[in-house]
Amino acid sequence: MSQYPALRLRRSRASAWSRRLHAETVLTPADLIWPVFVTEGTEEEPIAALPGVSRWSLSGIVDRAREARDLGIPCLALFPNTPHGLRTEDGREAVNPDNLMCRAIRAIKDAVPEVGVLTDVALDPYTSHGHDGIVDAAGYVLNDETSAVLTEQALVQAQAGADIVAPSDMMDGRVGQIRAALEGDGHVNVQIMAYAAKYASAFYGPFRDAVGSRGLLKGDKKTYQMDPANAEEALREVALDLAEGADSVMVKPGLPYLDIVTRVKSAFEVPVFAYQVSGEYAMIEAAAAVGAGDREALVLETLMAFKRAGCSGVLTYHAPLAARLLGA
Ligand SMILES: NCC(=O)CCC(=O)O
Ligand SMILES: [Mg+2]
Repeated sequence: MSQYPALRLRRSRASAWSRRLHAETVLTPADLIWPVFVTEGTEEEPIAALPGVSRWSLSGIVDRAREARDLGIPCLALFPNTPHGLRTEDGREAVNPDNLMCRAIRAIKDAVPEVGVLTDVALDPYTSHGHDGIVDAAGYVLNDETSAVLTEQALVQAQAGADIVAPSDMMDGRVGQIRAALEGDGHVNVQIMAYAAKYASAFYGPFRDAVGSRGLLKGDKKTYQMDPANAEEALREVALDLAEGADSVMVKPGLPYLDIVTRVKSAFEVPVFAYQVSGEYAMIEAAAAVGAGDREALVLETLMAFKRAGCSGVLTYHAPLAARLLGA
C-alpha cells in the first residue's frame, strides 16, 4: 500500500491551496526580534558593512519601535555604539544608569511600551580593547570579575525598563548571579534570554563595525565563546543556564548552527531562539546585489528554516523586511 503509484507525495504539492494546507511550519512577524543600533547625536548613520542597516539616534530608535509595533514585530534588541571617549579598560560606562543604552530603553518604554525591549549584557561596546569582559595583564578575560560587572549592568538595564536582559558574554555562572540580583531588586518579571551557545565565529564582522569595536579588538574570543567543532558542549551550556534561571536560550550564529538548535530543542523542550548574525545578513545582501539569489525569497526561506529547526523566534536584521513580506 505504501508504494507508488498508490502513494504520490507530489499530490499534496500540486496546487497552492494544498501546499498551504500541508505546511508543517508557519512564520509570522511574531517570530521576529529586530536588533537595532543606537548612537549619540541626531543623525541616522548608515553602516557600510550592513547595507540597509543604520545606527539611530534616540528619537530614531523610538521611531523604529513604532515601526516594529506597526509591523507586528514583538521585540527590539538594543545595541549601543558607545562614544569612543567613554570606552575604558574596565568598560565602566556599561553600569552608568544614564548611559546611551539606558536612555534608549527609557525612551522606547515611555513612547511605545507595548513593544518588548531586549538588552545586550556584555562589555564589548564599552571596553577600549573590544573584549566582552575585564582582561588581565596577559589579555585573558577574567570570569568572576566580569560576571560581577555584568550583574550590575543587567540591573541598571532592568531599572531603566528592559523587559529581557540577554547576557551575550559567555562567562560561566553569570545567569545565576543576574537572576539573584533581579529577584533581590524586585524585578521578578524581567526575563533572561541567555546566549547559552555562542560560538567564536567569523560571522560577526559587520556587527563589530556597527558598535565600533572592530578596530579595537585585540586577539579573538576563543577563550570564552565556543569552538564551532562542539555540540555536546552546547547542551551542557544550555543545561547550566537553565538551571541558573534562564527563561529562554539562544544559539548564535544561526544558519550554520541549526543542528544545535534542533538538539537543544529536543533535549530541553524550552523556548530556543537563534541569532541570524550580521555576517549572515551581509551574505544574503551580497548574493542579492550580484543577482545570485532573490533577496526576499532568501530572507523568507532562511527564517522559515529557523522555525522548522525548532526556534521560537529569530533575531534578524531583516526583521522589518520579513514582517512586511509576511503582510502584517
Ligand atoms: N552580542 C551581539 C552580537 O555579537 C551580534 C553579532 C552579529 O550580529 O554579528
Ligand atoms: Mg555558559
